[in-house]
Amino acid sequence: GRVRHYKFDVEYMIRKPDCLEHVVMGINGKFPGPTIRAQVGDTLDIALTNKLSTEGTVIHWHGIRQVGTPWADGTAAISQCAINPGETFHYRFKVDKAGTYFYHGHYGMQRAAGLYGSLIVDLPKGQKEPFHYDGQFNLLLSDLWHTSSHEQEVGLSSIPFRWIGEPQSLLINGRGQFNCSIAAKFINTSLPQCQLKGGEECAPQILHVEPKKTYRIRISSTTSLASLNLAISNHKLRVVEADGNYVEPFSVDDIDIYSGESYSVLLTADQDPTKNYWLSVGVRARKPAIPGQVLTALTLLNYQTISASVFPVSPPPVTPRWDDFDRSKAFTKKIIANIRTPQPPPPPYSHRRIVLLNTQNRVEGFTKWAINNVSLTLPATPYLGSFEFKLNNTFDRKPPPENFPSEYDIFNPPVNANATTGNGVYVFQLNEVVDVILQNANQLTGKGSEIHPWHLHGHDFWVLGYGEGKFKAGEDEKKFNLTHAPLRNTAVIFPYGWTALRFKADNPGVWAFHCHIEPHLHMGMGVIFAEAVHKVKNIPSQALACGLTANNGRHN
Ligand SMILES: O=C1O[C@H]([C@@H](O)CO)C(O)=C1O
Repeated sequence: GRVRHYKFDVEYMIRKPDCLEHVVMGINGKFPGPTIRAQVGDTLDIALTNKLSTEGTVIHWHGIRQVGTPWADGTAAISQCAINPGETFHYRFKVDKAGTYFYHGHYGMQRAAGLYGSLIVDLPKGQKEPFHYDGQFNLLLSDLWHTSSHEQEVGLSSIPFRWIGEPQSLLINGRGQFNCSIAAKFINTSLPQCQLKGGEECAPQILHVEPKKTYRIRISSTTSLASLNLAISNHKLRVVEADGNYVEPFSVDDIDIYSGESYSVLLTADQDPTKNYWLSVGVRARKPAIPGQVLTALTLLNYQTISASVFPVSPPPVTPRWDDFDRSKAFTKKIIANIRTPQPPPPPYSHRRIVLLNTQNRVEGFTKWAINNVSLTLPATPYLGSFEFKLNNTFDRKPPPENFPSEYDIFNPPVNANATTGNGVYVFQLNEVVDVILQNANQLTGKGSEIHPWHLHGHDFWVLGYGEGKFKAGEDEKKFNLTHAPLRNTAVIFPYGWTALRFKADNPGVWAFHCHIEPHLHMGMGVIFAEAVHKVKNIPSQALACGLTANNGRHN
């Protein structure tokens, strides 16, 4: 593979992503950041310069496993020190698997501020995908608030707690139209942002297709909060890839996509070529801020035989009901490993099981999320450096609980909502096979249970199964899918349900495992896995230039 060099300057910029002016984070003057395109086996060398004037930054390469380079994972306080204003940090790592990925900020709530972009890894020349296509598109989906990420962050860590609410706009490749994305308004309105000519910075990017040809549409979601559904009028979508892994192809009218996930779907332009069609992205899984009004982003599928300005005759696809979770589960359960490409099945057994109860809690009056009653707070010294230099006082060396009390009632608000904060880590031996059972529960007050997409750094995991209610040890594992379990890096837990994952601790490093909803992570919804860290070699000193590791761990 070759080495690809990039220079990334991270800065705040004034832009109009949804046709209204906002401050967003950008890279090299671009929002979203530039798309990185590489081939399997390449080494990416990204010199990231922090051009922010008052805060640190890091970038996480979402879905890249960072085999042998855990210090390049881009997680502040975990794999490295946040990069200070004016400083340049070199991320150097190998991309070893073809697929649709993305990158994003992983410090504070910088992803919510717009620090993200696409990362696409192609097969080496001469190698073929297990499916055919004539062209491709890339859609990076995100959500946007009209309050700044700083304002959101302060609200979340205030008493009384101030929730961020639902987004104001959805963006496709950083473009949306505030308040006119609801189909009826899009068609019949006088709002200027709904009357686009096409050259505006917020104008949707149109997908131009030739009749009869097949296109690969890469779709990834870096939303802060929203669970999304994507559909194109009259056209079937054939799902072929999920999180950089080939899946057994299946055709659907629409796909669900949770924050942290990526898919490739094939679309064949086999419909009436004298018409154009809507591509619609709508919010699911959370109650709309305005009852009955589904927040939507739209663009067009244009048959190049006609002008892109020809208005579609049929209305945009209707996003499935937000709380039709049976439908969501039916889609998610269709995703299984591709049978024709060699993908390792999960090891038939695990050495260890960790059950993680997800609850909304209170810590000293603050509203938090906790895992087995511990809400994650990150230490000042990055974990990787603490292990490297055997520092014992930088974080709590007592590992967090591996289960929760059996009498815990997941169907009701917690009897005692008080949790604690913590920064302990789950420690794994090299090649230990670990099962994680993610257990959902009722929210803090009232009746309800939310969706959480969990993302693992440093690995893909096998999704062994999804179930309803409380996981029943000794019984539910009999239903695990050990033959066609899909490999993924993000998996959702459904309301009041559990999700079972298996992974092999074969990548020495310190890895975050967390809810990919940005405010939830900020509120403590994550855990830290440390794997055979003594095997990690050659950590650049630049990664550890802060806290008690600032002087190569020699401090007095
Ligand atoms: O963490 C959250 O807080 C709010 C709500 O539960 C309290 O305002 C919400 O919808 C979340 O997902």
